[in-house]
Amino acid sequence: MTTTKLPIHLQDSTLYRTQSYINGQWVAADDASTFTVDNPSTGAIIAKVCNLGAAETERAIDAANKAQKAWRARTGKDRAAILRRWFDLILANAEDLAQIMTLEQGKPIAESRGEIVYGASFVEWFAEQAKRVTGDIMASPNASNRMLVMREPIGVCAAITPWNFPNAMITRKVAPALAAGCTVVLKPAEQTPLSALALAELAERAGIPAGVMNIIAADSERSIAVGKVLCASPIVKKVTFTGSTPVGRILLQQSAPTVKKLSLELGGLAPFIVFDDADIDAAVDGAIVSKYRNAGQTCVCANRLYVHAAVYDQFIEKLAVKVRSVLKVGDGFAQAVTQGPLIDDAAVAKVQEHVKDAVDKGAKVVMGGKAHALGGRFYEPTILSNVGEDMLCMREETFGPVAPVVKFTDEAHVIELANNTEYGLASYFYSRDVGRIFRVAEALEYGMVGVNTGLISNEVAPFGGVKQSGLGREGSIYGMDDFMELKYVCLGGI
Ligand SMILES: O=CCCCC(=O)O
Repeated sequence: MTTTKLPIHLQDSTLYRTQSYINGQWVAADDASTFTVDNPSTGAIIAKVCNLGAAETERAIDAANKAQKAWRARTGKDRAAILRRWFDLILANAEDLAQIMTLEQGKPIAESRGEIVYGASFVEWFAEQAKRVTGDIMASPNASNRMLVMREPIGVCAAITPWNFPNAMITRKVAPALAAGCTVVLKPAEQTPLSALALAELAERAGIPAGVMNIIAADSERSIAVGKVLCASPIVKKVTFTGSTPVGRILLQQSAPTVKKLSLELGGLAPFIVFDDADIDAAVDGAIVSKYRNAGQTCVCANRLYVHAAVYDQFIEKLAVKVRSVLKVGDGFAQAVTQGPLIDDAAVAKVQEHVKDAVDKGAKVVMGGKAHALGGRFYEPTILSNVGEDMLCMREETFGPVAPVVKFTDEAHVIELANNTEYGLASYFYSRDVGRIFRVAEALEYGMVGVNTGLISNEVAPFGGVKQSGLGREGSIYGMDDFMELKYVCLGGI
């Protein structure tokens, strides 16, 4: 361990890891270099983390490859028991994991506690699913043949995870991979490596064997080199990534020469539609959960709010009242804070650019619209009215606490507007008309549709997008499919 005095009090300070984890060993970078991780609330440096690169990544792949044979040979029941121990340890250390998350990511401590439970739910779910891998016997068209289909682990997997959910996006990828019998090399986001390394410490304690789960932490520059090695390696059979659509496209390109399987959870531009027959109070509550969760830094956050003209003024008024009463901006550790800082200065600049562009094009600031008086990376919860389709906030993910509200009058037209994007991750609408509910849910070109709810994620749900929002599904009974191959066996001469 390279830690000295920790910036927070943990019940178990050994969870505060700054070295990477390869083949069951905690390791520094070959050149002994480190990178700094800061607290987005204060800008203070909270850790110097070992900065690994291409050579260390090759060794991690090699370790994962060597561990693969024995891990896949174990029974699903055996793997399930180990994953279950990991789940129990995550919950037993939930408070420390939440503290580490708020420190490096900035989200309010209540949200971090929620994410630890959410992240653990994937480990529990896939521990259960590990025992339920099945195959098929097909009716053969040839009387003397018998046809079997088996499911087998795909092999060594690379997982590249984002900073906005530093725990749950790891467990949603690693748990199904391990359950399926795959081994993993994980590269967490450079902004939030501490949550990943703490999870690895618990995985080691749970008895996950050396080489089965490896973690490479790296700064932004070396992360590019690490990503290239993972994509180029012929040993790595699959890459699973959550992040932006542009980076997803690069990973697809880099993986083409070795024809890898990819799961991509990419960007979104979620429409949130409120029809005139909706329960407006419920829609306001749903909008707050969907829009301001994690300060708007979530791929499934409502990005564009479309509200029917008949309820537009009422909705905006109620939304503003509620936002004022429930959202308190501040340091994630401070009492009653419900909105933390944005992750970095670039995130603040993007939000400012989107708001300025909207205002320049005629949007009206109902509330917020500027940096918070606390300064730093804090931004005021913002509502914009009089918004038009030509504004940046309607075309690109803002990834911040900005709710642009557009007026509409016609169902078919609002569906057309909602679908008029390359993205297709999450969408939401509020209505009490059962005919409309089916019509609109079927018409929306999205992988996920929330009807009369702003929160759709859990371990049972197939999470994923269509169009340029990604490939594959995570969580759910389908979540292990992406980590397995089908093998067809034909028995002749029967
Ligand atoms: O940015 C994407 C994170 C997904 C959060 C969720 O699972 O709801």
